[in-house]
Amino acid sequence: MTIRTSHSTLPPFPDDIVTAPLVSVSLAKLEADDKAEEDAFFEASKKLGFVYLDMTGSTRGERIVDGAEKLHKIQQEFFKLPNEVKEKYGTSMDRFYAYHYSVHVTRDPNGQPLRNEHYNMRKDDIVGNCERLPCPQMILDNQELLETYVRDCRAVIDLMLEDLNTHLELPPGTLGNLHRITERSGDHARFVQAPVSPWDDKRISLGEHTDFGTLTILFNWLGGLQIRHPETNEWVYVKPVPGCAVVNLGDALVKFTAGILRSNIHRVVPPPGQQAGIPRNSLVYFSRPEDVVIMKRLKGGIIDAQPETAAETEEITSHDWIMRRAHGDLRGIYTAKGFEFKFPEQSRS
Ligand SMILES: O=C(O)CCC(=O)C(=O)O
Ligand SMILES: [Fe+2]
Repeated sequence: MTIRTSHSTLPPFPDDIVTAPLVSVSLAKLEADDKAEEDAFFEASKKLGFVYLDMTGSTRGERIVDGAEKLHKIQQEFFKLPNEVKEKYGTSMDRFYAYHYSVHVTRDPNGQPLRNEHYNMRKDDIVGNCERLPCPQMILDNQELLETYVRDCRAVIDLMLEDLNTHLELPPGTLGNLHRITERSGDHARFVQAPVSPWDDKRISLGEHTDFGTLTILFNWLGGLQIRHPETNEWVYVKPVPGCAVVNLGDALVKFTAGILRSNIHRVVPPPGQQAGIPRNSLVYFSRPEDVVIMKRLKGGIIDAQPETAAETEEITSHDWIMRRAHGDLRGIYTAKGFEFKFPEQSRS
């Protein structure tokens, strides 16, 4: 069955540009414990750290795609709110789980600078693990949709963690027990909007990053996401595929596995071809280890055969690691060479 999405209402992604070699992994097959599919997911997690997760044929997957379509419309309404309303939920409320923006040199027809914007919504607020931060009424009005979406994304993440756990030959539940939905963590859902903007080398280069959590589930509708190809080192576009999420691994999994798994560098550039000229949204679910988890290599399974590295012996909790990566003194990216400090002046995921 093909899932109906709004991609077809937008100009097509060009068919003459180089795209990233993401394999497609079927959620329905992972749910059915299909060995070949689990193997394909593990191989891609080592080699590229990015896959398409094909949601078709899975009840949960199709509900996620449907939820993403609804949340896409809601985020467009959210970003239309007056700036002063959005700013009420800005960083003066919470440093991270808040509305963030940076301004462009380009201006809208009213002379206002265009904004790159995102809004982080804490999973613990959405599933009721803590007292909720203030948020716009439109978010409260869509609580049921958001909660279903978050719980479904988390269930998919749990399944993928279980498959990685098996392939890493770790004791059953090792990764899952570091990511229980009932416990406080840095997990969050993010609305993102980028205005129409010309190619800007400096801004683009500042945006290069690796995700620093565990697994990310991403929906986008226009091209613009690029990954650095691990073999050629070229930047290549990830084509949005209707009915599929893009799933990528973050630095936490690299740390836990002493480098067996890969967190690939990526960035967002203006949409290509006929898609240029349209503001671009994405909807991201970031998963992260529970706040109290110590960020270091795990013991057991095939991880024990990985060479010891002198670097990064510091013991730091997931909570502090995330805050330092987001705001503090650990800005950087993971590459084949290890952690590289980068972008001191920049605020990103
Ligand atoms: O917008 C996208 O397609 C990717 C966004 C991303 O990489 C992020 O928010 O970490
Ligand atoms: Fe990212």
